[in-house]
Amino acid sequence: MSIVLRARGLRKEYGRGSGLVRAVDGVDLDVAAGETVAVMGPSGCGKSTLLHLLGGLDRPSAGEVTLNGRRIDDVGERALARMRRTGVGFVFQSFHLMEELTAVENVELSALLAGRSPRPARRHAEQLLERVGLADRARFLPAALSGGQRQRVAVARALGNEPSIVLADEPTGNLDTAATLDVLQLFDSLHEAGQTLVIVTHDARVAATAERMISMRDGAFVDETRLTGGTTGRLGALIGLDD
Ligand SMILES: Nc1ncnc2c1ncn2[C@@H]1O[C@H](COP(=O)(O)OP(=O)(O)OP(=O)(O)O)[C@@H](O)[C@H]1O
Repeated sequence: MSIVLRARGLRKEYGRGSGLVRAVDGVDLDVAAGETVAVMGPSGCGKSTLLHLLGGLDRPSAGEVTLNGRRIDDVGERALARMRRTGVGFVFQSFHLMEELTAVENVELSALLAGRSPRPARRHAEQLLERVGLADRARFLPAALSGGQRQRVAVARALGNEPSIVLADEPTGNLDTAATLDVLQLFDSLHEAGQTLVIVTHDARVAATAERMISMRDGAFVDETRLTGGTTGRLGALIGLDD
């Protein structure tokens, strides 16, 4: 079993003295190639901080993060940025699309930044938009798209650099039920295609669509469940979920 992402003794502290916050407090994690892992916990338990550490968007106070066998916590800024651009795809709650770029340009940018030349980058971006069901919206600006469509563009963008791992931070947090199901189905299809995926969410129903669900409290992992029965069946159980 090859491990794509590994964390050991991961900690992140903010502030000091009586204001000290241990946002992430000693996390160990192995994510195997092709696995979908959900980390679930209440607001403020440290999920976003953890995801930022795992993707090299932030530096830990202590501990190690390894992506494809290479440490990312102790490399210089430029090397870290390169690893992010080429190895990690991010999906955020609030989409973070470039508003002045069209859907296809948003996706293309990620491929360009990873080193593809312009023509292949555009072709790849168009294929990805087709994969997320938005080929007919390729030339739309984000403002002309629904929340669910924007998040699907964001997923396509996350795949633009053909990342080793996709890290999703509360990806359905701004979506209604129908769009939530769309995005979860999309993640399921990525999983079927072998994509490694980590999703953090406060929503137990969303977490329950993963193969492995880890519960987080006060910066630490407190429980882990391996879920069986196939994601499609679990997604089916979500149909009819209330907002
Ligand atoms: N830059 C910061 N400076 C100080 N404290 C911070 C900072 N970022 C996060 N924290 C604190 O760290 C803790 C964990 O925050 P984090 O955003 O990771 O939680 P979360 O589980 O993602 O919450 P939510 O679901 O509400 O987004 C919180 O107590 C938060 O206030």
